[in-house]
Amino acid sequence: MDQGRGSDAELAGAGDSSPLSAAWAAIRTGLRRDCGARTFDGWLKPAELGAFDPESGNLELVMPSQFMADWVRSHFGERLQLAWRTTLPIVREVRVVACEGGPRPAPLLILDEEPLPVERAAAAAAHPRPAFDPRYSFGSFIVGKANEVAATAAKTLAEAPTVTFNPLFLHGGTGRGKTHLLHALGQRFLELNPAAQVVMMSAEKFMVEFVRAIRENDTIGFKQRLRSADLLLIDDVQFIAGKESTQEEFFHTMNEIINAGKRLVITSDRAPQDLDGIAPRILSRLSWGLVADINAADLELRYNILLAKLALLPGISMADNVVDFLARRLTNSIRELEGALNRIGAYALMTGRTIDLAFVEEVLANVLRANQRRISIDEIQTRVADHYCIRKAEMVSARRAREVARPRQVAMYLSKQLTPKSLPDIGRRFGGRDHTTVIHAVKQIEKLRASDPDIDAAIRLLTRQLEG
Ligand SMILES: Nc1ncnc2c1ncn2[C@@H]1O[C@H](COP(=O)(O)OP(=O)(O)OP(=O)(O)O)[C@@H](O)[C@H]1O
Repeated sequence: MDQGRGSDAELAGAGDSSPLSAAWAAIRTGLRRDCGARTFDGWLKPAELGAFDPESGNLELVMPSQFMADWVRSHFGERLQLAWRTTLPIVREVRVVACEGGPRPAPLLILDEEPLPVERAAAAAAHPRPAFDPRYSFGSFIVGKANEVAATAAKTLAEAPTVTFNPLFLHGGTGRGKTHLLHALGQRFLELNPAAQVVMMSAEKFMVEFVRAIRENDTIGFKQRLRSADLLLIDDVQFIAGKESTQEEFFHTMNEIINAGKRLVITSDRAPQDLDGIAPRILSRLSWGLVADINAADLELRYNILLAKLALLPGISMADNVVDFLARRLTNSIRELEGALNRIGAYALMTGRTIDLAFVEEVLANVLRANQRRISIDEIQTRVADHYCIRKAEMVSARRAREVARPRQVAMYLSKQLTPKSLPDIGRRFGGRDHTTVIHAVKQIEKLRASDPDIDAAIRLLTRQLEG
């Protein structure tokens, strides 16, 4: 939304009655109670609400000086983050900044862990718990056909007393829930094994720490830290493609963890066979375990995820037709779905408007354009012909026998529903028929859908398949 920045700024500075201000007031009261009046008055009281970006959910808290910003960030960062997320879930990341205009500090809390500063490397040896995101649990992970193998495997690896497959390799395109499952698995494992050592790091961090360990002559410390883990979680392994010495170390780490009966989980944005630049011995080690993919969510899963996420946004309600509209139109990734919901929620809260289709189309104009359906008439003809076991050529033939005429009408109907093509265009694509034939087909199928459950079910199925 192009006017977004302008209105976002307004939203951020919204008056005392805005949900942001109300949440901030509640959070401040809680902080004062928990931290004591002295600490609160000295450090936290001067913090002011800054810009809020509804799209990303990033909120700035502004301190009067860089020094105070650094102090508040390091002492209260996580607490502030958690307080905001639980009080107003549309806020996803809190950044403490100084109003002096100095260089922007780093984000307050990076959930997938940043390389540790050198002086904290020693502390890392003592196994700090990974910064798991409490929202990423098995309970909040909605299971559907696209992810059921991955979800079941993750749960099994977290809960089973002994491991039957190892490593677990989860792969899938961006925003499909790999990191969510990784966090859920880690948290569940720790719940069941509170004394266990769990290490989670991105493959990038693995490399950074490994290189630093070499530079600082501390490779033994590095190895010990990883290899003493009872559960090692490595995110985004594709990052080490082409990085040979890192892969060498990674291979040894894998082996030791697996041979010691400890658990290893690896995620990647692609399947092992597509991981160019990863050593064959690593790939073959992966295939000893369980490789589970997370496919693109189908309509039903998108719908269920929306309902679940909606339930987590207090004060936001959405009619069924709006949820259905979003599930049908936002097909790229769950992250996109979630972003859209947060954006709608934020704008609805700020403007007090009802969330209906017009509102959603306005707020998500750009996202919806980017997701525009690209179903072609050709695809529809292929699917329908397959479904009714007739030759695709019958779609354009002149034959009027019922066994080909009805499927042809179904295909015309779906072309009208699922593509932006005009009636004359559709007619032309069905063997040069007139637009009145298309109108007749559409009416006929509409009538049949109301009276014949088989036709209705077939159309629903075909629509689902075509929409992915
Ligand atoms: N099945 C699901 N149920 C509930 N939430 C989901 C599901 N799948 C994905 N999500 C949500 O979608 C968002 C993106 O998921 P996640 O970060 O785990 O994706 P990813 O596959 O790790 O992506 P990337 O490869 O880009 O890191 C998260 O907020 C996550 O909670």
